[in-house]
Amino acid sequence: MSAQILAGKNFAAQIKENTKRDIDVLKRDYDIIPGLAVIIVGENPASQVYVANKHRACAEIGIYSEVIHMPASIGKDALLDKIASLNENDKIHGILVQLPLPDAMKADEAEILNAIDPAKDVDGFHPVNVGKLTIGDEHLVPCTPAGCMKMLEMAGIGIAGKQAVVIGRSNIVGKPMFHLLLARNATVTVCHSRTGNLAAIARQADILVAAVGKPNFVTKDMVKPGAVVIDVGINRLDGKLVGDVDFEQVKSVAGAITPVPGGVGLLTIAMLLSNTVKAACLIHQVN
Ligand SMILES: Nc1nc(=O)c2c([nH]1)NC[C@@H]1CN(c3ccc(C(=O)N[C@@H](CCC(=O)O)C(=O)O)cc3)C=[N+]21
Repeated sequence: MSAQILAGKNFAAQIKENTKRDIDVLKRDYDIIPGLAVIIVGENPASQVYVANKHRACAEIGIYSEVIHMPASIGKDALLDKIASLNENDKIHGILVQLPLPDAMKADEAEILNAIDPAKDVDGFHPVNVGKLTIGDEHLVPCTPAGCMKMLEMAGIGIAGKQAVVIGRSNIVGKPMFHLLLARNATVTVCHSRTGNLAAIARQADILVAAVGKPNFVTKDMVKPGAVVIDVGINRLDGKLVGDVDFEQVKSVAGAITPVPGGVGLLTIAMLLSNTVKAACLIHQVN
């Protein structure tokens, strides 16, 4: 028996189609064009590819988008000024600062994310939106975890009453994933680098989410037969893109599994588009 492969392409296409329909209504009935600004600092090649993909996805469905490229040598103050002007810009409903920031600016990350107007925070990284998520207000949810939840929902995979295990506790994936699964009545365990007996805990999962950033970390022995395995990892190994799950091994045990590439990564961008439209609706008090 082999696992059902949860291909991101079809799910992402569906989300984009729904989002485009909302955009068309906003334009036709309210004369509003949703706008996204993506700030990229420095020359990280992977970031440049992601940002170009986001820009293209916006154009495809009718979101106005601006890419603001700043040199790595830019000071924190210049970046904060740029964010302040985007906060005031009526054409812009979503603001995203691509991570990781250059090393020289890493210490300022919290201050920079804090400077984004929470109403325009389409990454869901601002402390106000993080706090809202913890109390069940899911207005602007980080795109990757939101994409994982959307995929489970669209695939008809039930969550309530299930054992869910999240491997990884980052602010952008692991922690929001915990809150989202808990809000849908899963029993959620979060594992991390200091967890003892991680394999035994992972093996209890009906839904296993791997977000550790270590290539092929999840092996067959860590997966309960029939489990749903969601691979959030994006790692480069020998020039190839691989996830956190040893796909070839695990697909023979799992009930369903997301591939890398071609899995939840594709939903990340789709959810960014959806968040931008949500932000535009809220800012203009539509719906
Ligand atoms: N402020 C901020 N927000 C982010 O959401 C953000 C970020 N910074 N920094 C980097 C990570 C990573 N990320 C991905 C987006 C799309 C794919 C994606 O489309 N993946 C495809 C193709 C990947 C490829 O071929 O390179 C796939 O998995 O099939 C992956 C990863 C967003 N991130």
